[in-house]
Amino acid sequence: MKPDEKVGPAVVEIEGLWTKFGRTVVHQDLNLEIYGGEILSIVGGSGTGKTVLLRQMLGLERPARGCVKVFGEDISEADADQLKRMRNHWGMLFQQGAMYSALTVFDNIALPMRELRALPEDVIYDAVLLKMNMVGLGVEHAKKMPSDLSGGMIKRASLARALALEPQLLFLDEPTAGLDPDLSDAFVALIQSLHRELGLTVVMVTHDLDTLFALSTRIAVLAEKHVIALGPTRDILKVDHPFIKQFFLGARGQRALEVLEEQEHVRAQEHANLPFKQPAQANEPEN
Ligand SMILES: Nc1ncnc2c1ncn2[C@@H]1O[C@H](COP(=O)(O)OP(=O)(O)OP(=O)(O)O)[C@@H](O)[C@H]1O
Repeated sequence: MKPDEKVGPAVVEIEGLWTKFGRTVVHQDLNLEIYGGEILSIVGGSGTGKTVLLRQMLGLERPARGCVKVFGEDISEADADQLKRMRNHWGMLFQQGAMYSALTVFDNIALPMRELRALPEDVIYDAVLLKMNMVGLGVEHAKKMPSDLSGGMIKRASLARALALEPQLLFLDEPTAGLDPDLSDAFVALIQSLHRELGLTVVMVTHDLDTLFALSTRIAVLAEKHVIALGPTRDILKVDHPFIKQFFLGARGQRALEVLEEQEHVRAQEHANLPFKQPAQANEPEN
């Protein structure tokens, strides 16, 4: 989905959020809406509260004030049972992959389905193989332990587990951290195609500009305890704020921007090269 395409209704609504740890205020009157089908990226300096904001959306932190609604339900008011039910509608990919080291790849991916206690093993078996296939992980890896997998494969297996219950909403915390540039590009392409095919809403925290520019429908910038800028990448780049200038317009930012411009140029070329369709009357013989 491109930033100018129509987005769906709000899937996440954060209103007047305050997060406090003792006397430390992390979020102060923070507002953010995330729409169905978009990839919303959260960026900000170290310690600005990006991970804590994800944890608020996952119901792992409680607001000191304000409310966080996911799929229209106030997550800060939800009890343990409601939270459990709501969590079945989203998937989470943690930074380190967070696979259970004592379980095989197969059992790691099967775990969320088994926890439902409603699906027979043969259905789970087929579903696990399907998810492995979706993320490009060969069936020969099913019986391996996480420690036998490379970093890129761990990410793929973790993504398969995050998709196990066919979520509508996917949270990604630094999805390409620790991957070399080729693996990182391949993982970005995988997220792009899954997003397109499954119509997922994605909320992502990342420091990586290539990942950010390649995937984001909109970017939310966290600074001064709230969202200081929100919009498509091009609009964010125009915002006059010290963090934005330093983050996006340094040498790394320039490189990532060049890649973005190259991608836009290729898309424009592809569009220009589409077969030209003659209007019907143009083919009629002239008198
Ligand atoms: N459980 C906690 N108890 C006390 N303080 C916490 C807790 N969790 C987070 N914090 C503090 O909240 C602030 C925001 O943390 P958070 O991890 O969200 O930052 P971040 O923006 O994700 O940073 P980074 O980019 O470095 O990962 C930090 O000052 C952190 O020390």
